[in-house]
Amino acid sequence: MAKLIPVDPFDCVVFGATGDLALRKLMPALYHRWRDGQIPASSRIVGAARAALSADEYRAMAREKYQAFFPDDPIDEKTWKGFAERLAYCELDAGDAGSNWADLSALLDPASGKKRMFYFALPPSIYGDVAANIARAGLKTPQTAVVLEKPIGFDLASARAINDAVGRSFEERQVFRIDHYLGKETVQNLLILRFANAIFEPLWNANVIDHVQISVNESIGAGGRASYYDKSGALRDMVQNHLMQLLCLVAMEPPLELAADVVRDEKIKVLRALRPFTAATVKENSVRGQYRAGVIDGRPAPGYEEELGRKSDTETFVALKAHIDNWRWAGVPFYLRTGKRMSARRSDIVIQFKNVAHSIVGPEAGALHPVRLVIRLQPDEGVKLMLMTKDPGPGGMRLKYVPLNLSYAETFTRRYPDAYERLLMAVVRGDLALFMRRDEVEAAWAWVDDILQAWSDEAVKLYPYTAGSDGPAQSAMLLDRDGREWFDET
Ligand SMILES: NC(=O)C1=CN([C@@H]2O[C@H](COP(=O)(O)OP(=O)(O)OC[C@H]3O[C@@H](n4cnc5c(N)ncnc54)[C@H](OP(=O)(O)O)[C@@H]3O)[C@@H](O)[C@H]2O)C=CC1
Ligand SMILES: O=C1O[C@H](COP(=O)(O)O)[C@@H](O)[C@H](O)[C@H]1O
Repeated sequence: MAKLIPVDPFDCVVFGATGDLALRKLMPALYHRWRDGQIPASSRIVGAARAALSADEYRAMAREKYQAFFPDDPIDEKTWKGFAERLAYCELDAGDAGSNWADLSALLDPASGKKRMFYFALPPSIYGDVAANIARAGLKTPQTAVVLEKPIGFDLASARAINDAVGRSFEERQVFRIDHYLGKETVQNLLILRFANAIFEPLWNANVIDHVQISVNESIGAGGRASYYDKSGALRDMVQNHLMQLLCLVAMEPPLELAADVVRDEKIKVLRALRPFTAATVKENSVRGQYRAGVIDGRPAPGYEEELGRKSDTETFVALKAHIDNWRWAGVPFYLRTGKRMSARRSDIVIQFKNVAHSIVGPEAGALHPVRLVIRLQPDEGVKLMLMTKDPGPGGMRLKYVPLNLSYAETFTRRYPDAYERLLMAVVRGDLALFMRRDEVEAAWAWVDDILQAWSDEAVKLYPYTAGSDGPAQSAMLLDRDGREWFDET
């Protein structure tokens, strides 16, 4: 067992405790940290929502959902009992100042020095009111953190309004804006890979790199979240946050250290250097798609409009060709792609290097491929360096393209915390490095707003794709026009 980073005892309130996020991700994450012995015994966890439930009913709900979401991870009775003893429930309308705030207060430790975390697993439209209500109810201490889920807003204006509203009650150092991709093991490893290995940094620039691909493909559809998703679409739901954060980590300058503002200062420079999309450039550099009925893993999958129950112009797929206008990345395209109901759940960052300037072997030796560094975020986490080698044997100088392969499953056998487990503990430690600062969120929205505006001005088409495919054909064409192709190897 790896050494655990100790955390101080804390009180954690999860608003929206009966919702999907709380029951599928947050309660299991807290249970896992308890099971691993990282949560001190004097900590308290309070689920809060409007439903009238007793604490026992809520514990039963959390347990039942845990079993449903983790069928291969049977609950250990003694461990669950210890966790459940720390878990309480408060019936509360968090958006209403007149609600049962006194009841919530009674469930919290009055010691003002204890860490306090309020997690907003709520509709973002009420974040400002909830923050004000916490303060008004006297629950804010200097040790308090508020954790805001994405999406922070719907566009730049609404993001600013939310940030302003929360900022009236809490200082920026107390606001933890979650992007759960920043908590993923392989995403964090990207920093170590880049900055703890001397071989990469000298090559990490436009002199040697041909292009970068960032793909986050999902096999699930919008499903039960279709009514939320339809107001959002793939650009707002995935690109504005997860893909842009990944892009920042790939493209930023080396930070001096991993201190929060040092890393965030480097990320914001990347966001500000992103070339804006305009009406003149948007058609050539972006693709919108929406899935139609198809087959995934041998099973029929409905189309998006069937799931939603009505016609829709919302994109469930987006591909973009982006440019970072700075010295390091001049002329290097960053191709971003994300979609639902794709052929497989697969997220990769691919750094494709330029091909050799001259081949020392003739065409009979086989195709000469460029070196690729492939960082697989999920599933099958790993890092592959795809290289040319000589195919061994009597066939003379035959070329073979093979991976140097670091598979997490084979190399690291112990279970490691998932993104939410890691991020929740980072909140308790007060480590903001893995959370988005206000200016980052707003800079990302400013870039996305330009794309949305250009899509609307130019009436950019929505191309259909079959569920279980790799997106619309236009996505392949986006790269094909540049003599490139998506890396879609499993
Ligand atoms: N689900 C996911 O995988 C992800 C979700 N998110 C974000 O997390 C947030 C929650 O999402 P999700 O759990 O899916 O949403 P759900 O609709 O499943 O749950 C929302 C929760 O909020 C509660 N709620 C709504 N209004 C209030 C209120 N005024 N006061 C107190 N509680 C309230 C609801 O319970 P009740 O009505 O009983 O009060 C319910 O518990 C959203 O911002 C979403 O965008 C972000 C990333 C992933
Ligand atoms: O934030 C979101 O992320 C999920 C994908 O997360 P992952 O960790 O399973 O890759 C996505 O399905 C959802 O639409 C989006 O809101």
